[in-house]
Amino acid sequence: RRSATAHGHGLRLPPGPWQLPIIGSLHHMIGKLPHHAMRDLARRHGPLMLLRIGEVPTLVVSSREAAREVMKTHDAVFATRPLSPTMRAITKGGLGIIMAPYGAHWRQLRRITITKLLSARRVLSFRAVREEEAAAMLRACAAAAAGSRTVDMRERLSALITDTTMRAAMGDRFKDREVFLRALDRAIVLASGFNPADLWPSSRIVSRLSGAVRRCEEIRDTSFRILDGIIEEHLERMGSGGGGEVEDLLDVLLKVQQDGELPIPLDMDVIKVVISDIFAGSETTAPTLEWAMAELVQNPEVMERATAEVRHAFAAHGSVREDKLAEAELRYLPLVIRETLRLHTPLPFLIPQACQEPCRVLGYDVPRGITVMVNAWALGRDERYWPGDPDAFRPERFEAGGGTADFKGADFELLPFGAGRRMCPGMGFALANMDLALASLLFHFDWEAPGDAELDMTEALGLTAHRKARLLLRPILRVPVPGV
Ligand code: HEM
Repeated sequence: RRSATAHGHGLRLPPGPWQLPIIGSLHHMIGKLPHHAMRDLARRHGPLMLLRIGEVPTLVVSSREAAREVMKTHDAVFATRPLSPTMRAITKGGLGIIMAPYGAHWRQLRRITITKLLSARRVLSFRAVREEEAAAMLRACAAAAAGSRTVDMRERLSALITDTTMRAAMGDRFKDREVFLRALDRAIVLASGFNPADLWPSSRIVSRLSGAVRRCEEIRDTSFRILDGIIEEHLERMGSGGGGEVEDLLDVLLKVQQDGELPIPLDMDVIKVVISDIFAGSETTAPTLEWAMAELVQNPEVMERATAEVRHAFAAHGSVREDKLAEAELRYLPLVIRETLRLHTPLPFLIPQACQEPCRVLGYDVPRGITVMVNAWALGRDERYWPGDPDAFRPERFEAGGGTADFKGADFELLPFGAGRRMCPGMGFALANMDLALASLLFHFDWEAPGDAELDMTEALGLTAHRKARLLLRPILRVPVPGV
């Protein structure tokens, strides 16, 4: 506590745990996942806590009131992103939307994203893509059911989301697809880890020894090269007047570029980073679905109710169709998804923000330039907001008489998609994928875990709070899968 105020030159800085030279507060996190360690520290030091992660001063936000101050009251002050050296390398200085500094470039991209790339109408235009990919997943599950085999849910759900995203973003007819996906995965691992280059950004020696920035640049160049080829194909196709049945997101961006009506011309490198952002954003969807299936299998009463609802709604159709999904107005399944996002917030600290000018939050001074992390995972499991059983998977808590909190950015105890001006613009895209996938899996199959042991629900360290153990489940066919 003292060290925080002593360096504050008379400012009233937020309290925090004691720090060591060089490593700062890192020793408080040893042996724990960072969001767990921060929750435990916040219980001692309060909802607004100042730490040093390596040499990076960081403010950790852990209460509903503090989150509201940062994401609503002072939204504009905190609307920029800190750029770590690895992120700077991958995004070529924050060229895309996710890591763009707050300003005219981000505002323009945000407008394009909201109105053209991820609008409700655009999401709807990919309905056939989603249905085809869901059908492919169901066929694989039916084959496993016929052979009494288990399904590796991570592999299946990742394939579903990657293939859907790939087709929506730029079609699937290109070579080097696997190289591109591997490059993206490696970039995410490098930039999301606690790597030395990001912990001590001012040290050239550390940067050189770690090599992470160089590797990120190489990865970016590889994915840029592949994207160059894909862009060329798209331009040729557009030039010859041909196109796919559905306009993909790259088509949309290239058209916006060619229209030439933007105040800031859309550079090709910007387009490449935006397309990569769409993939990075989608990395959150498959882990959420995997958690949802694990929680459902662990909680048979919830599984039974969700399954009964879906089977009742689609009995007459023989399969889940997306247009009927909207008409069916399922009530319970969306709560299952909401409860999954509460307990297993895919980005436990959201995406870091940075303070653009000195500001006062809950009576404390927050200095300019500080990195801000909202511990959304801790908010989602806080006894104060989820009384009685915050760790239990109970979608009923959102029904009449229970809480009404939703994840649309107005309830600061439930923030899986963030809030304020940097809130996730991909929510509709993600929910469309999750609703269809989950409803389809429950409609056609019963699911059980092999063996009697409880599922291991441990989380792994990474960009997203994914399961450590792979989820292997046995499907039992209940309603025939069309075409099988
Ligand atoms: C379960 C799925 C998803 C979750 C939980 C999620 C969560 C988030 C969060 C927490 C943020 C930061 C919000 C903030 O700073 O307040 C974010 C930003 C973003 N997300 Fe998502 N996301 C998901 C899916 C997607 C998908 C599918 C896409 C794209 C197709 C996407 C695209 C983006 C973009 C572009 C941003 C940056 C917005 C900006 O900085 O202005 N997300 N997301």
